[in-house]
Amino acid sequence: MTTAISLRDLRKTYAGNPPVNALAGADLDIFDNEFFTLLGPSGCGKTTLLRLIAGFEHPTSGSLDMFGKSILDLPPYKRPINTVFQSYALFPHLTVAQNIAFGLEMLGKPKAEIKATVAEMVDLVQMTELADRQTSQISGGQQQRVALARALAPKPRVLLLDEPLSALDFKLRKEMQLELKRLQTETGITFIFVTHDQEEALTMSDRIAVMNAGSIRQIGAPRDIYDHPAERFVADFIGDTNFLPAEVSSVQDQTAVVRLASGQTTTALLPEGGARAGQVTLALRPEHARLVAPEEGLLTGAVDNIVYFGTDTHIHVKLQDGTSFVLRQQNSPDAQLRFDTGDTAGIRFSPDVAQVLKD
Ligand SMILES: Nc1ncnc2c1ncn2[C@@H]1O[C@H](COP(=O)(O)OP(=O)(O)OP(=O)(O)O)[C@@H](O)[C@H]1O
Repeated sequence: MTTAISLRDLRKTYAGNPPVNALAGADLDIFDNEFFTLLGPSGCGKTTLLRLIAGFEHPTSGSLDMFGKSILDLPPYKRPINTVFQSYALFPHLTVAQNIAFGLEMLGKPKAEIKATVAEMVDLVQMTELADRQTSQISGGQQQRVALARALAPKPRVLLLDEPLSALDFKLRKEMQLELKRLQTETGITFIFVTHDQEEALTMSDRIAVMNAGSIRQIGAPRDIYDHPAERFVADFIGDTNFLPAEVSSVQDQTAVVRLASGQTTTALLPEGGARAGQVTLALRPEHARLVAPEEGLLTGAVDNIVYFGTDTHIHVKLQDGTSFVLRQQNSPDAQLRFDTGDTAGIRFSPDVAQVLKD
């Protein structure tokens, strides 16, 4: 796999009193033709990292390579990178086609080439019929498509997208998620997408980097990150998680035999590079556990609350140590819930489903 963007110990400190460590030493390789997402809460440094790659900011230290060569000395316009901003920044008095052509004209491309590229781009984003309409007279979703077409028109090697869907309503957002993924696959351009929306990241990305407080906490495919969060922050930020205290009794390869607070034992997966001993915390997704008779449970407790959500039901169980455990059961005509509020129930989960956290 060819590496498109490579960072080593990349840091950005904004001057001030006190100074802000917006990026505290990031190491990352983003592959060519990858849909890569930077995911994290507000203020974690996602935009700073994107601006460093684009060249709008200069790092305090570290290296930043593109296809094996440093780009630190290149101004933004000389980097084969383009950006789609949250505000689409279209010219309202120009037509869809003129907006798409604008950047190509600035680059001094020949007229015939501009015409052909604009035709190709309006077709790519399915806006051919509206090509001659002013962008002040099209919907928000259509403006988003024009902004994308304009950014893709110069055929950058890498496209940066800073929360481009955040202004759209829920339904349109879902539609555009699929559309963005299609555009990335069709053009083969590396997309680096910034979002704080975990569902958006999980549905679109080939890989995700989860960030917190200026550092990259975990990098992996959506399923890896969701099923095997390495630490409490990642487990908590993405999806719902039960955290269970446990004690490691023995370790073999990537799994550990753990004793739960109930005294029962099971096996759990160890985090990458981390053989753990003694007291640990396990993360377990609500849909990975099921209710069983009390004597069959790895844990037992009293059913506290049952909440119906249409597609699934959430069952809250108060464990013997007083903590709350949530299970999620998918609803179907065959799935019968055999427990009522107040019942004592057992909770079971398969071996190697719980994840031992690093912290
Ligand atoms: N020009 C600047 N000067 C000083 N501090 C800054 C500057 N730009 C960003 N910061 C700070 O750096 C940190 C990271 O900001 P950044 O915009 O990269 O976060 P983010 O993850 O993109 O957040 P959001 O999701 O809210 O856009 C924040 O604490 C922010 O206040």
